[in-house]
This record gives sequence, C-alpha cells and structure tokens, in this order.
Amino acid sequence: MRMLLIHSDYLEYEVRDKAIKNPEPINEEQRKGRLDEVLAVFASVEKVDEVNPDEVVEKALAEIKDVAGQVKAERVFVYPFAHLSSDLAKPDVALDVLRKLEERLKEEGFEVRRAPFGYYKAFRLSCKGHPLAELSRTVVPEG
Ligand SMILES: Nc1ncnc2c1ncn2[C@@H]1O[C@H](COS(=O)(=O)NC(=O)[C@@H](N)CO)[C@@H](O)[C@H]1O
Repeated sequence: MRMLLIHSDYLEYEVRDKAIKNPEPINEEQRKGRLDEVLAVFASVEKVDEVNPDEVVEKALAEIKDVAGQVKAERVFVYPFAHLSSDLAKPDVALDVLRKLEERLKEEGFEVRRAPFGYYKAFRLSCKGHPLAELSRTVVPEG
C-alpha cells in the first residue's frame, strides 16, 4: 500500500459520479464529509497487498500512528486514492483493507472518517506546510 500523508487544517470532499461499476453503497450523509485539524491519508492499495491484507493493515496502522504522533494529530481521514500506484489491488480487496484500517485506527483512539470508495469526488485540502506536513509511506506484506 502506498500512502501520501498530509497534515491539514481541513480536508473536505463531495461525492460526484461513480468511478467503478460497483462502488461502495453510501447514504445521503456520506455524500459530503469534512474534518478539521486532520492527518489526511491518501491510500492506494496494491496488488502485492492481496498476499496478506491483514498484515498490510497493521503495517499501515503503525506508520500512520508514527506520523500522527510526530505531528500531534488526533484525527485521521482515510481517503481511497488510486493514483499513487500503477499496480492497484482489485476494488473488493482494496475496500476491505481500507475498512479494516479505519476500524483499527478507531480502536487506537483516533477520530476517523473514511471517504467513500469507488466514486469520483471533489475535495479541498489545506496543507499546514510545516516540515512534516507532507510525507509518504509504502508498506508491503512480508508474505
Ligand atoms: N486499489 C485501490 N486503492 C484505493 N482506491 C481504489 C483502488 N481501486 C479502486 N479504488 C477506488 O475506486 C476509484 C476508481 O478507481 S480507479 O482505479 O481510479 N478507476 C477505475 O477503477 C475505473 N475507472 C476503471 O479504470 C478510486 O477513486 C478509489 O475510490
């Protein structure tokens, strides 16, 4: 999984059209979302992650906790993003990984939102611009 982590004043999104045949079912309130003072995590789940999705969730969780601790972020926005990798996992595996990551982050005490999966979305982001505000991490399962 490849992640782009942006420490932000806010991240807000609004769902537009479907981007895949069967996007994640969403209700009306999930069509828009916003978090302030947030660590935005743009995540591309990769084909290699299909070997052991649970392991890659735990590794991604560890990286996010590390960065959140450094920038003192208590909120995390998990944002499905298919543009950080040229070797994407298939949508059902990717959605499962991102749902599990969201749940594990909540278990660790973060306030978490996850943007809907499989849709084109408009989004606005305000990066804080400090030295640790823009980071990337790549995690892969050992096997
Ligand atoms: N492996 C993945 N990791 C993260 N998000 C994904 C992944 N696969 C699909 N998505 C989700 O599905 C949306 C569309 O994915 S996409 O690869 O860009 N596009 C498509 O799959 C179709 N447009 C056919 O190419 C992404 O915006 C994201 O919300």
